[in-house]
Amino acid sequence: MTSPTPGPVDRPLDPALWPTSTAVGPDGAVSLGGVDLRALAAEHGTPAYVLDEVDFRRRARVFREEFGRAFAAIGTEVDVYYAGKAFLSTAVARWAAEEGLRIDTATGGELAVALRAGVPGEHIGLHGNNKSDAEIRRALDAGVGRLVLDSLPEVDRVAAAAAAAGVRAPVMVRVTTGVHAGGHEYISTAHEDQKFGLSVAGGQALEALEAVLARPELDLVGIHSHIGSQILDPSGFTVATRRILELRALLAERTGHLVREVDLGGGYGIAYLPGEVPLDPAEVADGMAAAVAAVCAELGTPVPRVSIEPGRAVVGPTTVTLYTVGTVKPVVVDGDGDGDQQGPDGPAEDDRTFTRTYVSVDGGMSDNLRPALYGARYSAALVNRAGGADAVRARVVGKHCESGDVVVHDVQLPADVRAGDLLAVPATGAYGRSMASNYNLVPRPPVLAVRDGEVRVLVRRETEDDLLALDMG
Ligand SMILES: Cc1ncc(COP(=O)(O)O)c(C=O)c1O
Ligand SMILES: N[C@@H](CCCC[NH3+])C(=O)O
Repeated sequence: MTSPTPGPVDRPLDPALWPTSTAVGPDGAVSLGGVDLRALAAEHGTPAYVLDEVDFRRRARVFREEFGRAFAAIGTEVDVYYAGKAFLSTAVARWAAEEGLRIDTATGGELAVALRAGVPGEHIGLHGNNKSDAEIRRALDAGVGRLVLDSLPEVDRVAAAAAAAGVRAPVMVRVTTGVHAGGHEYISTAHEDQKFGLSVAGGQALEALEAVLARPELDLVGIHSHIGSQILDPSGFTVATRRILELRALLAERTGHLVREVDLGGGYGIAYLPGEVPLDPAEVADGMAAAVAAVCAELGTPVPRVSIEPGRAVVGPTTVTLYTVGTVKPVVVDGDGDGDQQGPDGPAEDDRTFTRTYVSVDGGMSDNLRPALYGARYSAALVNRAGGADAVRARVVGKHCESGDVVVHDVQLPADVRAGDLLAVPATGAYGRSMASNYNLVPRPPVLAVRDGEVRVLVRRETEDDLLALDMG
């Protein structure tokens, strides 16, 4: 049996992945926001999402300032809507609002949290490909700044709801530009085979825009495009920008109505693994502004007001999930799956047998669904002590009854990792708690904000009583 030489332990902590306040003490223990994670775990238990408030505010500000700067340079203004689907609580909505952001919601639940936070209705947008009548009514009652229409029937439904409420509903029309982005890839297609938006190439987008203009109960605020998520190659934004500005010009030519705003969506990618390079908001802002200016000049149309909807890039890197290690199990892996038979050319010809150390933690796919759902990769580090210098090739797994319940697929951890240690997985702020479940009746972890040495509970830990309270016998 051969054992691949383990690489170095995955420390020091890559600043692209960890919250800005991350610090390693002389004893190797890690603190966030001035809070020693050992003390936090002792007081609040694990698993827990630990969110760096100052980092969240900073990232929100960076989007507002960099996009504001880039679009001011082309003579227009930009509104940044924080996409609450990534993670929303009343405190987070308030922080976003205090940093000058608005809030993008996708359901009645997200809308309720934004309103409870005191965000003014006109600073909230509501999305959804299947909004209920109650959601539409609630959005109108709250005076939201925009409802983003996602289908032709919704034009009539929102118009009827606005008439009933005695208001004029501000609406955008979400269009699909044929650009589908995510990760490094994007493809241009004439026809989008997915549930969101109305096709530009297929003509439904124009049809919906004209239908909106024909309804006096609707105020057409703008055209919306969201091309995907976790985008690391910004070229898709440029293509989408051109297509929606062309659609805007075409609508103006046919109806005389020049739409005043375009929303270029969210999707800004972050780093999950050491060495990954996140999208730089300043660079994307400059690229988008240049594209808007160039296409508008070419089309002879004035530059519109612009909005964007970042979620992941604002909250993702601000948070780590803190776990306690339980069972540690070395497993001999027959890498080539041949039952460890010798090849024809002698021993070890294709022998990749090695030992993988399965490190079980007290959470898993119920607090981070992304590895199981998307094959997403994360990293992890020991945070209660430095650990020995020797490394093992580890896989961090959860406590659920699924072999796909993997938290971190492949990471070098200190060989002396043991039960009772604390492990932290960085970059879990987006789509972690917001997609968490009660699978295996596991209560969902709390979200704890750290700042200036203080811990504040944003979302409390669920209890077994919470779960039992739902069970009506
Ligand atoms: C319409 C819309 N806006 C904004 C977002 C936020 O995306 P991200 O978190 O990737 O920035 C999404 C999700 O992808 C979305 O569907
Ligand atoms: N939930 C996804 C992204 C979906 C974005 C919402 N439109 C993720 O974790 O990456």
